[in-house]
Amino acid sequence: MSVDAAPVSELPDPRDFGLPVVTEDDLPDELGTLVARVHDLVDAVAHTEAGSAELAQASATVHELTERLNVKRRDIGAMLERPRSDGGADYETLTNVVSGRSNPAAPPLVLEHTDDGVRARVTLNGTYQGPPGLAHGGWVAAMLDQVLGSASAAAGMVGLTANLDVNYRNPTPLNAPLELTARVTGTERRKVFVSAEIRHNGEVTAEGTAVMVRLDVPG
Ligand SMILES: CCCCCCCCCCCCCC(=O)SCCNC(=O)CCNC(=O)[C@H](O)C(C)(C)COP(=O)(O)OP(=O)(O)OC[C@H]1O[C@@H](n2cnc3c(N)ncnc32)[C@H](O)[C@@H]1OP(=O)(O)O
Repeated sequence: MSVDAAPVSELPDPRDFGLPVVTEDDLPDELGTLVARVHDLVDAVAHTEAGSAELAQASATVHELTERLNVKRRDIGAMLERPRSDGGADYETLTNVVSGRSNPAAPPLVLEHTDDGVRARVTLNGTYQGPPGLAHGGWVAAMLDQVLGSASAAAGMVGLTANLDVNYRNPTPLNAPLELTARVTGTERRKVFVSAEIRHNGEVTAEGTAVMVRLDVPG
């Protein structure tokens, strides 16, 4: 495989794609608390055995909250800019469904850069259930897709997934710590080849490879 799409040192600036950018200072601590509480709320709703009076009251309360929060909505596509230790900036989609800081639907996935790519730690609650007691395969694929994309971005090559292959080696458990790792394995013109795994207790539950196609900055 030829290597003629060398990593660039700077990620493209989302503003060049017309995307709104926010910084961590723009995000009140209370948003993080609300996101965590709504994340727990979804799990509670999915599993509650409360009676009809309690459910009716909860519905009214949630509806009222939804109306209040909808009064001031952020534009779709907002990117969160985070300073890097080398003076550059990292960007992540604020409402990304797998890892977005402001998205209560996202599992609490904590992602960090490693020497050869990225690592993420996450525990999926019962909201992510597919087969009884196990993680849904679509979410397993979604988490792999995310760390594959993040590994490409961490190497300075932001792209879209053109192809994703997933092998489910063992069931991925709920309510148990999972580790995801991903790295770039090669490049060819705009194509970035990446591979990733999910492990529980050191055992691989799923592995994936992807072809990301690097985005060209408009103009
Ligand atoms: C801005 C800062 C943002 C920071 C965010 C960071 C975090 C990001 C984390 C994100 C994580 C979440 C990730 C997500 O959720 S990404 C969301 C899911 N993915 C998409 O929606 C992508 C939809 N597809 C497309 O838009 C286009 O098809 C793309 C852009 C992919 C290519 O269309 P484009 O017109 O641009 O390119 P091209 O056709 O000239 O092809 C170029 C090269 O690619 C090769 N090729 C094409 N297709 C395939 C294929 N299926 N298998 C293998 N190879 C393929 C092709 O042969 C050629 O190779 P070569 O001829 O050079 O050999």
